Amino acid sequence: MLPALPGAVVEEIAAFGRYAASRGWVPATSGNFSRRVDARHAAVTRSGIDKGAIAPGDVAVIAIDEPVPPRLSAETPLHLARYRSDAAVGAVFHVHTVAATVLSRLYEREGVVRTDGLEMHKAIGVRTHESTVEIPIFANDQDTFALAARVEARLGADPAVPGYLLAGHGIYAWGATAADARRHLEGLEFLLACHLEERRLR
Ligand SMILES: CSC[C@@H](O)[C@@H](O)C(=O)COP(=O)(O)O
Ligand SMILES: [Zn+2]
Repeated sequence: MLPALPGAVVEEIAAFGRYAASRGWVPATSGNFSRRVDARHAAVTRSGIDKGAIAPGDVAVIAIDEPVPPRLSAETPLHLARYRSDAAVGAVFHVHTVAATVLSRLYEREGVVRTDGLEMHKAIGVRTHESTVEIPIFANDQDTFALAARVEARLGADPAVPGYLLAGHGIYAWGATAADARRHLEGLEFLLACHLEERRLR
């Protein structure tokens, strides 16, 4: 039996969706969001809905270890894989930003986007601006089960950065809570926006 979907979880997901839409991060129904409900279950957005106007019926509870039911986000395997790999992950947010989409194409061959010397590194858990951050990039794949396996194999047990890019696609970020996942996503997006702007000015 699946647990009931807590109203507070729907509201956290819907609130993040409204915020992401206000920043232009979820155009044309893109993006998907999830929140851990308990050790074995997560709430995930349904496929194809407007992520800026999420209603209670647009979110469903599913078992982390069982097959993905129909009509859920096409990228549900990427979310569930994060919950399976790390019991401390409580929320996973995916959005389509311009900086993530452009830089992931420019650096796909290197497999990372590097930023260095930025105070914003501290938003993703790095102690000082005197550091280099490597944001992983994975080739995009419509087979999101195979993609999830590749992502988790490379991230390993303790990823240095709480997020990754899918080439030509967008960005994933996670955290222990919805607030942590949002902070990590905002921090990573800021780093990418700075990198893109610096490249433009060069
Ligand atoms: C609308 S194009 C984007 C989608 O193909 C996908 O990448 C996405 O982010 C949303 O998929 P969804 O199945 O609605 O969760
Ligand atoms: Zn996507």
